[in-house]
Amino acid sequence: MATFADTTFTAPEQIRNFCIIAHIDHGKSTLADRMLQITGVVEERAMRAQYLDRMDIERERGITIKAQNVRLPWQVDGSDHVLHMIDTPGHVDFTYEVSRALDACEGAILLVDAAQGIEAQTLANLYMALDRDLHIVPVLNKIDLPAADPEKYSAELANIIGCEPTDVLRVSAKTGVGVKELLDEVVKQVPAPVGQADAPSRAMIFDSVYDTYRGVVTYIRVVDGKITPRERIKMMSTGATHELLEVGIISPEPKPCKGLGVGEVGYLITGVKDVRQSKVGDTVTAERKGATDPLAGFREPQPMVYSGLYPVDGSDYPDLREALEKLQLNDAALTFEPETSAALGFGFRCGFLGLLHLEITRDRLERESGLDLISTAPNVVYRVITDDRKELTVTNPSDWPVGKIDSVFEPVTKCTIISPTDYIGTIMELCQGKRGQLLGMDYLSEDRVELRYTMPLGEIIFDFFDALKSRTRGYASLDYEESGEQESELVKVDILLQGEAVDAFSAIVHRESAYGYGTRMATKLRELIPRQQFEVPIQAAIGSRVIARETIRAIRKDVLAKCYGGDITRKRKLLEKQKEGKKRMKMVGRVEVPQEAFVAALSTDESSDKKKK
Ligand SMILES: Nc1nc2c(ncn2[C@@H]2O[C@H](COP(=O)(O)OP(=O)(O)OP(=O)(O)O)[C@@H](O)[C@H]2O)c(=O)[nH]1
Repeated sequence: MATFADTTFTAPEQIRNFCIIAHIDHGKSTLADRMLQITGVVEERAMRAQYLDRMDIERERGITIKAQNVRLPWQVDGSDHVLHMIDTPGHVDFTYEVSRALDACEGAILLVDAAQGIEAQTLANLYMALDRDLHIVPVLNKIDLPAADPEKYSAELANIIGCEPTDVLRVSAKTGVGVKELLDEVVKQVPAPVGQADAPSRAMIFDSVYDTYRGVVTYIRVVDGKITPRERIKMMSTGATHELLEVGIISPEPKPCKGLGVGEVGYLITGVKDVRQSKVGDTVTAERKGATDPLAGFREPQPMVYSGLYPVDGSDYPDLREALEKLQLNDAALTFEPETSAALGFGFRCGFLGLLHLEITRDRLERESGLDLISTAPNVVYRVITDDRKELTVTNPSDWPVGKIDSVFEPVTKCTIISPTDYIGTIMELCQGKRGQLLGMDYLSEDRVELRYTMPLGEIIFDFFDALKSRTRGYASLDYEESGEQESELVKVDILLQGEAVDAFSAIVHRESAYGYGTRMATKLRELIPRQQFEVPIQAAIGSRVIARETIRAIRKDVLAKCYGGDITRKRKLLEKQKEGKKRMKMVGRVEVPQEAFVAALSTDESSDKKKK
């Protein structure tokens, strides 16, 4: 078995850098595992025990090896090659990171489930790879499945890529069938990297992760020159310099090496403690005699979606801050700043790349730090021009200007939806309801169609994906990318309890949806807020104009009424119990609102879309 002990500076002609792109669950990780096994990087015996159980191993080793990049030895016709397999994050929120990972490769294996065919993320990733001139190796996976239809889907794939159906390789990542041949084809088809060995060093960061024991581990691909340990390096976007503690390759554990040359992929450890100092897309060079021009394409991750996060129990606020700070060490895209809400108390306004990013973050905070959280309705970033020509960036409904507004701009996206043809009607209806505009429609095969829409991001982030899934019984897949901004008729709807606005419920919506949002919230709150000793009007308003109203009727609740004639200790107990309950109430003006009402009112579970069904 070939090994890499001390191997450094492999000649570029021997190197092949590739990634595997696929729709979720089409078998990327399983194929990666099989490659580790077939190339002998992981022993047969260790394979079963360790590599299929990635989470455990990650925990054990304390370093994320989730195939961020793995170096595999492979011989074709008697000559040795080094394959770097680079993993790409799968989801649309992390598109920028996917694109940087693709930039580190010359080729991509496009993996498609032979029982399902092309899905939205298959296409999104394929277009991104084609944009970067990567060589595409089309592969059908799961050919062992009884439901596999390789004939149909090779034709579909060939049609999209513009190759012959016979060029589409067939594998089973599960059984290993066809994987050796696939590796041979990677060597034959994917071009070797090119770069200038004598030039000042330039390497691109395509991923960086925080490791509790070692600090930030930065994954790089060297483009020109070489990176060697014990030299100081410079991050070109900030000019910050760092000492290099270790340079290495991953095969499959991190192994220190003497350096990385042109076309090589590996990792750096500098001892920095925060991934924001080692940003994806940045160029690394040597501090002395370094390069002057960075590689193209560095972009700061920009939050697209904002939401307030509040602890259900106000005393957890310091813990929430600590948990957010900890998460930020490993997530350069997460931003947060303290905010106070009259209704929810102290919390943080957080910025996310997208809704999935929000959900993952919230989930991790709750799971890893044991916090109970309320998140306010997510909103996108609006550009508002007031009547006196001032321009504001609004990331929070409470920052919406009070005076007259000249115009409002909101971000829009280009969406791709792939679905069986049976659902075209219902998808179109849904998209139109969300202010979508049809850009085009193509048939992938007789019974499957691709629909392209432009749609405001603000409409997608609520419950669009859930609505799409439930209307198509889970068959449709969605992908979207940002695509500039458009002017829209947007208004802020306030929800008032007894004439007082509850900031947590304010939302920025399209003028046409304002009435729907207002009535929905008012009805929900009437059901959720218990009756008080006085009448409580619930109103929805745009500025001072009320657009919906509900009323909670008054009651006089005498908890002791039932205890007539009972003994005094029982009465005391009841009063104590009532006092406990009150602690969990939030006072909005004179109205007592149970914490659960906020949680329930802010959840989108009962959105209008679902109610319709
Ligand atoms: N029958 C069969 N099942 C497979 C094959 N390859 C993968 N699977 C199964 O498909 C499911 C998804 O596989 P993964 O490798 O986790 O897919 P993935 O694309 O990495 O998914 P994410 O990591 O969630 O994006 C798993 O249950 C695998 O066991 C195959 O060749 N045949």
